[in-house]
Amino acid sequence: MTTTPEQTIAADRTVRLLDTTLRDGEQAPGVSLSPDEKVEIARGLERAGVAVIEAGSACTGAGERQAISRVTDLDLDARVTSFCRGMRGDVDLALECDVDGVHIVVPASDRHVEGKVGTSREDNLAKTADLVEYATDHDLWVEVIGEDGSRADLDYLEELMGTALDAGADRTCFADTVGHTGPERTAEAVSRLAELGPVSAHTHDDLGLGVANAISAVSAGADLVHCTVNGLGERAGNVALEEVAIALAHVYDVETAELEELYDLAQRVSRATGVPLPPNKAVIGENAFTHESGIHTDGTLKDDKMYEPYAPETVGRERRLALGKHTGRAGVTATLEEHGVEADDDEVAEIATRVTELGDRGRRVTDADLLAIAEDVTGDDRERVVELLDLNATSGGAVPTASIRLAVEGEERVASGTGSGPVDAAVSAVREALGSMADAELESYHVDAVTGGTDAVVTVEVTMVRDDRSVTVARSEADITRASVEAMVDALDRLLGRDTQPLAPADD
Ligand SMILES: CC(=O)SCCNC(=O)CCNC(=O)[C@H](O)C(C)(C)COP(=O)(O)OP(=O)(O)OC[C@H]1O[C@@H](n2cnc3c(N)ncnc32)[C@H](O)[C@@H]1OP(=O)(O)O
Repeated sequence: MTTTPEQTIAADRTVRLLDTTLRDGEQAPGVSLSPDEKVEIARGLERAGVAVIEAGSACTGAGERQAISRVTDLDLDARVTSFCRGMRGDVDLALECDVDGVHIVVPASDRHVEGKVGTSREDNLAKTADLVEYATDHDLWVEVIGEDGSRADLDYLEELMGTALDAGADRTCFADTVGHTGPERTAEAVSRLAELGPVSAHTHDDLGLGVANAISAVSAGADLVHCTVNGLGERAGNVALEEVAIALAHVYDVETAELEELYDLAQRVSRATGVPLPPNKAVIGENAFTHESGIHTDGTLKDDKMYEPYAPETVGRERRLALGKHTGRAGVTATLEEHGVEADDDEVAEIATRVTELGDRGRRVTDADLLAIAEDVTGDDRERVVELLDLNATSGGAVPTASIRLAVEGEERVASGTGSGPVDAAVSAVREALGSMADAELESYHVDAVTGGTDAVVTVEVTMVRDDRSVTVARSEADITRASVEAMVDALDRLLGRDTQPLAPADD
């Protein structure tokens, strides 16, 4: 915690999160979640301790209502809600899903009142009061969101939200629907609404101000922050749950979520939505706790707080050292130690120079690259444990099959396998040939097309883990199956190479 005296959010403030990944997050173009995926994400959100889960928009259709009902059936501690437009029919559809509450979204700016919904300010007030009464009469928890609130006349927004509270709404929400405003106007609007009753904040990231506006809203009195996992959402996205949670915890000492659940949640949402985690994003990005440059690596090895604002374990992650153009001797020494390789000071300096040279050529430097360089520099010629001799894979028939020939400690082994595709089939053949020697977890598998056309060279990068030791290998080939198998076999070779116990035979 880094609080300074002028800060406006006291550590004893109660602030909760409303997650709308299943509603606003799903509105991101191309994203559609099945009922099972919504259930899995809702469970993750519950573990992360969010107060409200907006499970969808019941008005969207029967499939969406089924998905929302599956979430309400979970009987979570979190309140489960549905989005509703300003119409009774939408509230009725939400009631069909047995939700705990609704977000009634009513137009707030003149653009939305007149241009979109085609009504007048007066009519909008009357309709809002009627809808809130209708929803509360049905025992629903009600939040009224003034859509496009940041572009609304603030006097009218205040009148509209006051009307909603007078009619019985539990809370109102200031919505920067198009991510148009900044912290000052957010604070002004929220502080006016907070005078009327409990108020939430709904911010978007079109200007990259999503977190700043959410924090500003909290400092002005908001006690519920709308957000989505990984910042998914319309256009540039909603404010990211993980960013709000860590910012409030780290800067203000205000706890809103089980922080150690955040990375797991991010990965689940990424898998379900097919939206990859950007490498450079706070909390969730691959690079968030990875150090490559020599000065940072050296500093981090001396004191792990040197170049990190908080420990990666806080958000369920681990620190990683990477190799590349900017690597220095400290990083090389640490990585070699991890792999049990000894080198003297001169050798380490030479290895570091060659790693930098490899990086200069635009290459990402993997563990396997480092180990090969180290062998060359130290003259430690290692016998390979496993080597790929031959590979045949077919995907034309009903069942993709592959056969493989490996040299294992000098002996030839042949095996075949089937799988969901040629890569999967070839990997099962490798596992078949190696038996328990292949007992290593495939931690990650990435494919990148190096060139753009159908004749592209692909680079496959795998990370495999055995007995707490991990090795990353990259292989580039025109054939994706060959690149995958070579990378995997090389990784296993590296992992097995350091095993001290005798290698087990294939049929063990
Ligand atoms: C800021 C936000 O995130 S808003 C939420 C966006 N979410 C969604 O759009 C949910 C997914 N949407 C849908 O499934 C569909 O759009 C539906 C089922 C809601 C409506 O479908 P349709 O009836 O075909 O209408 P369509 O999508 O073309 O237009 C939206 C209608 O909602 C009306 N509407 C929009 N906002 C509101 C509001 N706050 N209150 C009342 N009516 C509204 C529009 O005026 C328009 O009505 P009109 O056709 O009478 O002009």
